[in-house]
Amino acid sequence: MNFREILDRMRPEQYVKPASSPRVIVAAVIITAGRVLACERSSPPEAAGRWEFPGGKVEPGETEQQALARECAEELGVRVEVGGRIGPDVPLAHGRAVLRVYVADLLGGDVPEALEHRSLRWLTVDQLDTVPWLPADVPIVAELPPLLSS
Ligand SMILES: Nc1nc2c([nH]c(=O)n2[C@H]2C[C@H](O)[C@@H](COP(=O)(O)OP(=O)(O)OP(=O)(O)O)O2)c(=O)[nH]1
Repeated sequence: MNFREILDRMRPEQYVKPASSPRVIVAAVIITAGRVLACERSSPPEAAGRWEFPGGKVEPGETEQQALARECAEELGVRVEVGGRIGPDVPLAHGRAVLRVYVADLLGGDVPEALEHRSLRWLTVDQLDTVPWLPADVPIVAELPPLLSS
């Protein structure tokens, strides 16, 4: 049997390499007293000075909620309870990653500190447009006004 005949006998799933699923980046919308926590990136250079929500990559073996709690501890030194999703899945890096955002509540009166960011700000609904968000965050920010006004 030649190579062509072998290929002809195989089902597509046996020879078409499946597209790897996108890497999930989780991030947290933390709201306190009508203000949302925004974080200024310090790196890499092309993202420094842009603003985002705290979070990062989900590591193998972690749930998205566990990853978000870990990232909030590492980046802000706080404990959080992760709640529901907000906004759409936003494609990143030409579809190789996806940004997925959750609402999170601070636990035990913990106060966020900029352990990895250049600075933090608590923004009111009227201040949402006063910082340069990372592009992927724009559709998430668009969902915030009802949450900040209520
Ligand atoms: N954390 C976070 N990352 C975002 C947001 N919006 C957005 O485009 N990103 C991008 C920036 C980065 O390319 C990527 C997250 O990478 P990261 O460097 O923060 O993740 P990480 O903490 O797991 O990093 P590392 O351990 O690999 O250094 O997602 C956002 O709101 N929060």
